[in-house]
Amino acid sequence: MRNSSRNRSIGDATARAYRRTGRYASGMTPSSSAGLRWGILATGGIAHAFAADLRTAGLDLVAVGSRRAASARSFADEFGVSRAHGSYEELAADPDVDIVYISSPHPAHAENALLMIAHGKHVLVEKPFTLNAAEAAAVRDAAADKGVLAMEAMWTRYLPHMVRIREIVAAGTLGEIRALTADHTQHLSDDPTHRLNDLALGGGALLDLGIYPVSFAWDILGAPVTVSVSARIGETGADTEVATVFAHASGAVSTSLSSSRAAGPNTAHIIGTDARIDIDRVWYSPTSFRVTATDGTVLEEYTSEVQGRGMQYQALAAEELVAAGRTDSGILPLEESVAIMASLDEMRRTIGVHYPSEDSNG
Ligand SMILES: NC(=O)C1=CN([C@@H]2O[C@H](COP(=O)(O)OP(=O)(O)OC[C@H]3O[C@@H](n4cnc5c(N)ncnc54)[C@H](OP(=O)(O)O)[C@@H]3O)[C@@H](O)[C@H]2O)C=CC1
Ligand SMILES: O=C1OC[C@@H](O)[C@H](O)[C@H]1O
Repeated sequence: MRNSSRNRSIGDATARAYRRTGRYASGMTPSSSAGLRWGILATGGIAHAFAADLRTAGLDLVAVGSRRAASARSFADEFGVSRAHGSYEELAADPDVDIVYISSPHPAHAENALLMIAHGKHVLVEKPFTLNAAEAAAVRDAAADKGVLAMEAMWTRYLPHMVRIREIVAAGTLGEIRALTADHTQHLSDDPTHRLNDLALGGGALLDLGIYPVSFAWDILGAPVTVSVSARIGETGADTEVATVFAHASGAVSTSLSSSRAAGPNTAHIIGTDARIDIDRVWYSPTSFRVTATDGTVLEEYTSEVQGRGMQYQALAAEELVAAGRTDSGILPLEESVAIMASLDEMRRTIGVHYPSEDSNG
């Protein structure tokens, strides 16, 4: 079982606010904020959701960059953003941007993050952090050289219910954790040109969806010591269903399922010798959970009061980290993002999923 000795100091002020109330207050004000000026790179689906959540949290979104000036303009108009840049390079050169949220498709994450880091900007990079471990290490090293914050936008880890779950686990309420299971299964597009299916855009269920339960297992149980994986490969060569089985150093086992073509329960469960936690659907976004003792007694019922989609919590954590002069998240350290990418690389080798852009660096 993961223990409390691991450095969890990020956002520790934020985490203390959670601890006092079991959740953030509706205002979600971080106890220390750097007052960062945010830029958004790319204007796709998730960029819209993130911009809305930045607004919900009252954070300062000042610029957007797109490959096309018209997209940047329209996004800027929609969210009242003052500066619309018609290229990522222009966004990088904007001296009045402190931190950039990278929301391009996975194969572009490393290149886009490196561009921003080279201009001295902090980066919050969408999941998966990069396409593979080599790219993740390059971003980690560049951020360290420049002394800027680089953080994987695995937003789930920053959500109030996950903060509370880590506290319950650390307190030993579950006894010895023996098993964990979670799924991320959705019926999404079968269009071969959609980024989920196109290998040139990093297509595949594992990197897009499976990364959530995989990262969750690492969060609660630490790095796996053995990894097994099976997959169904779709028409384009991208994985559509993936099942993983991990064994962890404590002796616990964990399983995950991901699918981009079939919608499952999207629940998660942590099972210990004294009690279990059942996280309701959709477990990786703001939701409720119960802690139930082995004899059936309900020890805790947690309900979520998050406003918006919940992506603001990772942004609030970034604000706190920068305010504290930190360049790495204690909730998801860069070293762990790199190690998770390495494990995903190994799983992809096993199931035979290779991305064209890896021909030179992979
Ligand atoms: N945290 C979460 O819940 C979610 C995270 N994600 C992650 O966010 C990233 C983006 O996903 P999503 O927003 O769904 O993707 P979209 O396809 O909706 O948007 C991606 C954007 O990236 C830019 N882009 C840069 N290069 C390319 C390219 N070669 N082809 C297409 N678009 C390109 C475009 O913006 P422009 O034209 O403005 O430059 C485009 O709009 C993924 O890595 C994904 O894993 C996605 C969904 C949910
Ligand atoms: O991160 C994600 O979570 C929600 C999914 O719908 C999306 O494809 C994925 O990128």
